[in-house]
Amino acid sequence: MASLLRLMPHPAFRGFNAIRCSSAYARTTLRNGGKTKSSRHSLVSAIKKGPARREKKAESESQVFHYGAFGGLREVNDQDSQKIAGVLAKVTDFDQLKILPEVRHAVKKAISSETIAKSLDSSKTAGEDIKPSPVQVAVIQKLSKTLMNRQLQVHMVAAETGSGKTMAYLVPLFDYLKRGEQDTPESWDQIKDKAIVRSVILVPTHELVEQVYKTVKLNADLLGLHAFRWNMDTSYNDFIEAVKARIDILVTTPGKILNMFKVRIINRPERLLSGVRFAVLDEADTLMDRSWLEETHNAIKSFPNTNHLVFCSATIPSEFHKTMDRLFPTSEAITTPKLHKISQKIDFKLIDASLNPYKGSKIKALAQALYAIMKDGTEEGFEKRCLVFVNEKKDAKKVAEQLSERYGHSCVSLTGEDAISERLDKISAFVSPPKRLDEISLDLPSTSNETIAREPTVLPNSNIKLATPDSARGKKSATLKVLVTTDLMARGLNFQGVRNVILFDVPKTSIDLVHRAGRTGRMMQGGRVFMVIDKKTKSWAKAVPKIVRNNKTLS
Ligand SMILES: Nc1ncnc2c1ncn2[C@@H]1O[C@H](COP(=O)(O)OP(=O)(O)OP(=O)(O)O)[C@@H](O)[C@H]1O
Repeated sequence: MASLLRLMPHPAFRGFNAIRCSSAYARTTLRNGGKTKSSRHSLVSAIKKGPARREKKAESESQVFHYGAFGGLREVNDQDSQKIAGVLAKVTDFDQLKILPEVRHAVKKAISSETIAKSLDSSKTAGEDIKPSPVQVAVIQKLSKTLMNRQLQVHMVAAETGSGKTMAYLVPLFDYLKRGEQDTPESWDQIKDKAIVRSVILVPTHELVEQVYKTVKLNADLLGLHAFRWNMDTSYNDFIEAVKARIDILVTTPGKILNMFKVRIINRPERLLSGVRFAVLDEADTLMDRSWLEETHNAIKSFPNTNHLVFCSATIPSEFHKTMDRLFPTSEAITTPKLHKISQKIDFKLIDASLNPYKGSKIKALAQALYAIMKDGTEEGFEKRCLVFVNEKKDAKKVAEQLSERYGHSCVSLTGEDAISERLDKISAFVSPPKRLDEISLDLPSTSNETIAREPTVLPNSNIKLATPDSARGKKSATLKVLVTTDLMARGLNFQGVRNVILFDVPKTSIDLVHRAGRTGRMMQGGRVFMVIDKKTKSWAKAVPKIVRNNKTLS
């Protein structure tokens, strides 16, 4: 902790005269038996503002659900949301945003080849019907106003899970790099053949290095930019060879940046990194939490000439907000109206393991739910995948073993203890789009144990009602792959087309709930989240399905 306390704002970030995130909305809340009381301070200010304001505040407060004893999410600033809603009502097309034509063309093409959104019109040429998502409109519109200004600009971007945040920060980044080449040809001539890195994207895990790099590379090839990823397989020599020909976008982890300074083979790393003008921290709430902060902050400090520093995340935990206020007091927030809400496209259901026939056995309830999902007739013709989240890493292996050995489910477990190559291998079947059953050889699990009811597939005594159409009965069409994992895999990963998530344990905080549920229902696609509850589960957990249905914000 002592070392954390010593962290001060980066010298380059002090005294920069940008607008601060408003703290007027910072509210101290006292939690008492699940109910929230406003602190004296906010009560006094509410009285000062008079009855009309008080009513408005009460109304907006009722839209917020305080999850558990330590929800952890910062309350959303209503004024910011309303301002953004106004922009979103007017801007609906990439053509309305200030982006270089070649960048606009490339990103639309890249999105159309990668997106999971199914509403695309096949009669149109690639990218023609692609529209920007709300966070893309908000970020591109805001950053484009001062994109090429020379002074440091710090932004904190936050929007709901699966809303297209990667492209939201990539579009301004590509635009910045291409404009740099075109606007000042003399300076470009001087650097184009130099060994430099022009921009960096930092992420917390190697899985995310792979995922983000894939998207970056697709666009970079269309734009003639040099992209490079530095992950666990990359040698220092690979990096040296790549940087000789200029790296326009480097995707890596903070640890890899700091390693450059620890080895002799990389000559003057500070010179290579002095060219970094645009830096992005994806999954910033993780990268700036206690366990990462020192490393991340030191990595940022090695980019002393940055013009743009973008912190991007799906949630703004209160702790993260405080850290940003302390280290980057000039940062401006860009958020969307749906921040900290679970997508209404997600069907959120509870499985009560305390009822018969589970009699308090959560594993039995889970096995039955998986069986029901496998046989429910949805995703017909495709291999189904389901993610199961547990709170503790020690439980992941145990749960997966029980599901495979006792109940015959096709299961793998994954935690931070697995080697990185093993982790990448295990998630590959889940992060890629679903396979057609006629394209894979079927090796069906037996699901032979008598504890799993064969028919019907409705979960008894739970509020899950999964239909079993005739077409699904007895057919070989039912396969289900299950990944049992922890919060490690809940951040940022784009599990393409995974329609089912089961929360085997009730998440401890609203932050965990938002991230885990957000692995499905991405980019407004449908998905189902089942949360297993039992006698020990607190009443607030039972309220979550209603909170999702009523579109309430979590705090
Ligand atoms: N404008 C768009 N139209 C349609 N699909 C899009 C668009 N932009 C991005 N996508 C697709 O949406 C999916 C989710 O995008 P992305 O992974 O960037 O979400 P995210 O907001 O970063 O999620 P998370 O919070 O979980 O990190 C991807 O498959 C991506 O290709």
